[in-house]
Amino acid sequence: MTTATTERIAQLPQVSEPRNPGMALDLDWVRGVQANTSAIERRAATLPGRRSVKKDYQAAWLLRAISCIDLTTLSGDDTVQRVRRLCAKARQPVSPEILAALGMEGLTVGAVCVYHDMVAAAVEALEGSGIPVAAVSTGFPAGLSPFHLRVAEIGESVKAGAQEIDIVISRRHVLGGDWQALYEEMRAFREACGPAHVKAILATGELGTLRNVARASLVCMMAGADFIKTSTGKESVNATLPVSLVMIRAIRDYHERTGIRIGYKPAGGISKAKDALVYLGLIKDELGDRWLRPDLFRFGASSLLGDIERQLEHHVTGAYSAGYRHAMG
Ligand SMILES: O=C[C@H](O)COP(=O)(O)O
Repeated sequence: MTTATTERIAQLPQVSEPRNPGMALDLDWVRGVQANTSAIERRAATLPGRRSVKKDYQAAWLLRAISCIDLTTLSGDDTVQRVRRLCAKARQPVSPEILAALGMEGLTVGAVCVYHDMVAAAVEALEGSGIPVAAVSTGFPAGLSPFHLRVAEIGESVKAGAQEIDIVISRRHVLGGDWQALYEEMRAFREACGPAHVKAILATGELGTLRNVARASLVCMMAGADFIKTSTGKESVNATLPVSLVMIRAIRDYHERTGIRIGYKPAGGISKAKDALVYLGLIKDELGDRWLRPDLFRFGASSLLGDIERQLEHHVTGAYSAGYRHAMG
């Protein structure tokens, strides 16, 4: 790959973005939000076939995708050893030989995402790397534990060193149209996070309609979410393109009205390099290049990295390696 291509697409200088301070709940704005489901589904259906980048450009965009991965393990059988292996992978997501052949060095993923009990192990394993640990929180994945415990859980994870907190909202507030309750819940979660950035997981597969997804996105942003995230990965339907269009457009509206940029994290079921490219194309089209950086875009994924690695290896060597060689991530 030419170094110029890598530098332009895959290697990015740091830029800093002000945090979302939130705003008062504007119910007129929330209730005025609509979502034309058939138009959204039609547009989403055109996306996978539309944009296709090739060769060096594809490899550079895949490197960019890696820098935006929240490398995730959220299993009941997680162990400290597994988390350490994941963190080693987070530090060096692609083999040094492949990376050198692509004209790049120092690539890491965006964050490592774990349950609270694994935060300390991840923080220790990532020390000195600059890679943040994200903790799923607030009774993840259902969010049905007592409210004070959900708030306290956030504090515990921040104390243990998590720099990002992925909270789950109460779906019943959305399903009942209780926007005030959703706003207050999100506000409290944001406050409990302190300096840690907060991602609001909407669990869109459980919200019933795209209009609910749009309204819930807006309310969470008004209440101070730094990111909005589709799913826990545990719903029966997780990240989809229609849901992404709705959430991304809510982010665009919020930016147009407030000047504040909110991040986006599709999560759950994204496991193929070609899907990652579709998401990056969608973000580029709807929000622009500024959003294609890890401070404003993440993939929540446990197995996407393995497929991207295989594609990069193929790009460099002309051959595919077996999937088991990329078992982690
Ligand atoms: O937030 C991340 C998701 O839980 C990961 O889901 P996945 O295992 O389907 O990639």
